Amino acid sequence: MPPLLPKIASPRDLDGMSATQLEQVASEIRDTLCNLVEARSAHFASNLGVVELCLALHTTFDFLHDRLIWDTGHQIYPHKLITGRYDEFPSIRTKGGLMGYPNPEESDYDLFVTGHAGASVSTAHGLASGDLALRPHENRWSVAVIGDGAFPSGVVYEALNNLNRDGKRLLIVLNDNKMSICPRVGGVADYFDRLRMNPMYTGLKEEVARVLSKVPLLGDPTERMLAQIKEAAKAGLHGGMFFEELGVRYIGPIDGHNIKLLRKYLRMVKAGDGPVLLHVVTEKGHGFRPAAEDPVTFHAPPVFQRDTSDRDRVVSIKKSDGRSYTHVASDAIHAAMAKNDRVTVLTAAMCQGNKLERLRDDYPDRFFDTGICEAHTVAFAAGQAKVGVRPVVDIYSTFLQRSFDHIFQEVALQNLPVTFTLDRGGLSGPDGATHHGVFDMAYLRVFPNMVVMAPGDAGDLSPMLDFAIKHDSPCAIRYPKAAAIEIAGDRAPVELGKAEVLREGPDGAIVCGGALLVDCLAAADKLQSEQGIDLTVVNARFIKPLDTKTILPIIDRSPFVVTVEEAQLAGGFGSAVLEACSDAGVSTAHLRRLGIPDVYVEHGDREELLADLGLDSAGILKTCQELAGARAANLAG
Ligand SMILES: Cc1ncc(C[n+]2csc(CCOP(=O)(O)OP(=O)(O)O)c2C)c(N)n1
Ligand SMILES: CC(=O)[C@@H](O)[C@H](O)COP(=O)(O)O
Ligand SMILES: [Mg+2]
Repeated sequence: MPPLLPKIASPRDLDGMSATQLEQVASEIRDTLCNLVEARSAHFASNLGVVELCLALHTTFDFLHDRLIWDTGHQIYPHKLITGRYDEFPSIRTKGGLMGYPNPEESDYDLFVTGHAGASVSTAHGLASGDLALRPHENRWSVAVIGDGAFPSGVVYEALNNLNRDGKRLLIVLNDNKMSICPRVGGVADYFDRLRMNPMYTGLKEEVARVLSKVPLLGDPTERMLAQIKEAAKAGLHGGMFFEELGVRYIGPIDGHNIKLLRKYLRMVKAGDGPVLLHVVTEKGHGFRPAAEDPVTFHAPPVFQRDTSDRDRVVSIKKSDGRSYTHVASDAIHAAMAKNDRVTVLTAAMCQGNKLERLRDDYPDRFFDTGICEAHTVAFAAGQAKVGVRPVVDIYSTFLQRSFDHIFQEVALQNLPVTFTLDRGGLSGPDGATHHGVFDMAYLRVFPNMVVMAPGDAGDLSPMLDFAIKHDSPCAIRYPKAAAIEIAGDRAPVELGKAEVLREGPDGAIVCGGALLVDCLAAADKLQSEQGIDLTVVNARFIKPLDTKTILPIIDRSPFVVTVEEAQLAGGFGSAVLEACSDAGVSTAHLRRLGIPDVYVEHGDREELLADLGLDSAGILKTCQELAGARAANLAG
């Protein structure tokens, strides 16, 4: 059979394909996904699981007219492959290449840049509401595809609460594969399990399908059938009463790998009125045995090789051997839990990413996976802290943004001793703009009572955690997605608001807020060995409270100063230094801030991105050389 997928320039090329041809396209999509992950790490099992759903949606709706939102967006690869991006697909997640998430700049089929879970029902509802207001006769449908892992997000319930207004052309497809990144948890997960027990999906499934297959799809009979389904649901034959009570018609669960069945139900929905929730059951990793058997590893696996004689078998998987900041943080939290039985650890569905499996297994009573519910997690931690527990909230910097108001009200305003460990504080790499954790310094240091730390190297992390757990106010520690490098030599103890001066020189100063310290030291070494320019280098450690006693005199006496941070310049560490100088009347005309400018940084390797921004050792060196040169020119002039 000649391949079909390379020729699909748009979903309209799927129209008129036979069931066998669509199955062939599905198989070619899976093969393309496997080929990709043999070259580089990328989201995998979630994409394998939605192939049939993607084909069924695109052959039922026209998403240049109708609207489609893939919640989170990590499962968008099949959609990209059939919406004109097949040729560019191998570039996905590389700098300058396709984004690993929806991107309206790439295609009119992508509506929002997303990467955070849970907002799809709200945005789809907004699209439906806007279309209803502006172009009511065009009858456009808005479709949100949302996973069972994302579904517990609080914002989903805020959306459900509002669907009774303007939800007439809204379809929510619940993609239930029993998995978040790890197995999904919580009462909603249990509810979905109960829904799976209903006759439509178990014993009576075939019978129901047989009866439904006899009902014509268009015209009045469809209406009658929908009415029957609704009545049946109310009678308890079908589940979904929770949704029904909110005015959302619940249909399902149905087999999400059966294209024919999916299309039948989608056509049926399209012929009626919304809001509708179609519960689709899929298998994460479907179609590639190793991924289906171990969807946690294969969520975004390291590069692997398939057996050439058995393509459904992995022969080697390249697991990284080095230690990262994440490992160091996980070990430090483990040690804190071992020492103090009041310490708990909280994750919002990122047990695997945060390397918390050992903590979960060793301290099951003090390990809390809340699901993708960051806002709840923080307020919950506040409750624990109020009664004497010492919670460690271990959340990626970017996802903690969801909790901003709870950090303010429930934690900082009450001055409760909650520790925040913010992983991926800095550029997250191939995930790109949605995942770069670059706003945290700005959004945390504004709160009175809050202590904000950024380890200069991996050796700082564990003492910072010890400090935070003993400290009677909220503390945050943010660290990057990077190898755990330790600076050699004697180190000063971590003390509240104390910076560490690592080298002293009269010719200029670098003041670093965070883990780019190693690059600052490398730049300073090179400047001294090659040009005899001798710099002071400061490891600020505390973004707040800033060690003004140490830092301001250095700024005052140095011929030039560079502040360095892997964070947004607006409101970040360098801004904090400028504020302190201004308050103390210290001149800053000779100070340059290095960090992330007022842009959203794209995806790529962290090292590449840092180099582009002048934040690697070569870039820091260059800035220092410029400032030293300018200073020399001024003196000469
Ligand atoms: C707000 C937020 N928190 C955490 C994540 C990390 N994350 C990405 S995908 C995922 C699991 C999503 O599960 P589900 O929606 O069921 O999709 P599946 O991978 O099972 O298809 C998690 C926790 C995120 N993207 N956004
Ligand atoms: C889709 C999503 O949000 C996660 O899968 C994320 O990509 C994980 O990032 P890390 O690979 O840095 O753990
Ligand atoms: Mg899932």
